Amino acid sequence: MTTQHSRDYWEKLLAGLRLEGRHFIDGDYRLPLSGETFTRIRPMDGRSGGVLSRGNAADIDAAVAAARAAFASGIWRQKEPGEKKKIMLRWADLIRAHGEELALLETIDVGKPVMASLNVDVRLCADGIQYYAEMIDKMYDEIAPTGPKARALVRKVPLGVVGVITPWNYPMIIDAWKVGPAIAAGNSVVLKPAEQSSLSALRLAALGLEAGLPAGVLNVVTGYGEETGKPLSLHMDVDMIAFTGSTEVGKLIMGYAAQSNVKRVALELGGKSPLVVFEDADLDAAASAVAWGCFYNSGETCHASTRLIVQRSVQDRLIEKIREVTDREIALKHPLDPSAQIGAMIEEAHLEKVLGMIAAGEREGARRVFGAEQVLSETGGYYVSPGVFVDVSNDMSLARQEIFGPVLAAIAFDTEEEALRLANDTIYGLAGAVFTTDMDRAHRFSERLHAGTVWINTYDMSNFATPFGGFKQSGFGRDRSVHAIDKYCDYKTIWQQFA
Ligand SMILES: NC(=O)c1ccc[n+]([C@@H]2O[C@H](COP(=O)([O-])OP(=O)(O)OC[C@H]3O[C@@H](n4cnc5c(N)ncnc54)[C@H](O)[C@@H]3O)[C@@H](O)[C@H]2O)c1
Repeated sequence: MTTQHSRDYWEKLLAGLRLEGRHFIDGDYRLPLSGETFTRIRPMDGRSGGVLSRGNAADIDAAVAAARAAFASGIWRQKEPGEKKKIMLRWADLIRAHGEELALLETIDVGKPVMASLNVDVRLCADGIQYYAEMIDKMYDEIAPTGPKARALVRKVPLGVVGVITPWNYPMIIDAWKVGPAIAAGNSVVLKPAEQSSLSALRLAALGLEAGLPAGVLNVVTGYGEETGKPLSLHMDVDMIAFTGSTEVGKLIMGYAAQSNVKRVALELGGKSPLVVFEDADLDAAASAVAWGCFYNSGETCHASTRLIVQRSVQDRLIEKIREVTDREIALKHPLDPSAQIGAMIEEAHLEKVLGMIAAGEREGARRVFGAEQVLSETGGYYVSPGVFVDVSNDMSLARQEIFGPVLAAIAFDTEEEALRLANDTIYGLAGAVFTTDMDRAHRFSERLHAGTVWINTYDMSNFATPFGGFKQSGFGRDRSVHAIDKYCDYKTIWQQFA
């Protein structure tokens, strides 16, 4: 159980925090070769959240060279598996030991409640590194079936240099989902965090070095997508890009890979996930799942349950219950307040975008039941209250576009076929859920829902054993689980003929 510190405690910790803004390359902090920096504005109050290096192609070249040298030397990939495992386990322990500091860094950048950063983001980051550490000495090569005159060894080998590009909504967790398996498989990594959320990535890399990761195995270059992510994706000496972010940028990255060296890509992209509620469902359970599924992290979640597809006969009752759960449980407060359940939106431009999408939805005829309004805080910062719209049809922008804010669009249906058609009528396929007490229908429906994860009578359950990723334009390749490590490996066949 984590200690519930007061806001005053977190304010003091924040005041004493030294924010590192240099790149982390070859085991050391490096000033940007570009000579340029940028200031991160903290979403919690609109004040400076640190000065960071504004990387460019030269910084990426330096990081890729360091990663390649570390890989070529074999200093990491050829280490005894038990030794590698110990180092990564130590890394996970260091992340836990520095939990409060890391939580604060995540909150400075993202504006999420510091208690959520600590209890969810830091915990899952450390658990992710540990999960892949524990796989290291449990991976075997294979012998393929052949005739008696030969033997074919099928080896799983690391790719070399992996570029990892991550978004700002769950920075530490997503870094661990990618960097963990990539490094456990023996690769070197160049991590390019989102320009909004670089602080935790820089600290994670330094803790990795402290745990014993050799210099050059994990490098971090900060900066904007066009100036750092693009040259990383186009780099001729990078073997793979593991990307999480928007579908729009994911498509660009596929193009860069094709234009350059046909590097492998894995893409975890956007979502517009349906949560379907039939009239026989437990409406209290459904209301809680909808509210938390859609509003957690201020709706800045790729698999947020943003489309409520609800049987018309129970729509009004369910919406009322969602309002009650939201009022009772989902407290929007300053992120350093330990009782906050949701905090600030990532930045002013995103706040404006979300408010613009809400206004467009109203112009198209959606009716606001409650919330979805800017909340002005005396400390400044960018806040939007959780809100619900009804009278939404599935062709309206509120139902089609990823808003990435705490905005629920409710769409009514009459028959099971109609519910299924509405649920699947989206370019995305990341997640979905069905609420019903008819288990035949639950299984029939979940089989036909076209999404990488489907929940029955719950939302957002997960653990490391379960693969996470999407169908359709939500991407391909899976994070988490033992399968994730495969995408950071190649197969190499070695034949031997016997006399
Ligand atoms: N499927 C998942 O697992 C998952 C998880 C979290 C977030 N997401 C998605 O991420 C998006 C929100 O994050 P975001 O706003 O940071 O996404 P984004 O696509 O704008 O940026 C993601 C990363 O790509 C970089 N980037 C931007 N332009 C680039 C370019 N031209 N070349 C290379 N890199 C470039 C950014 O700097 C950032 O590091 C949402 O669409 C959300 O659904 C998906």
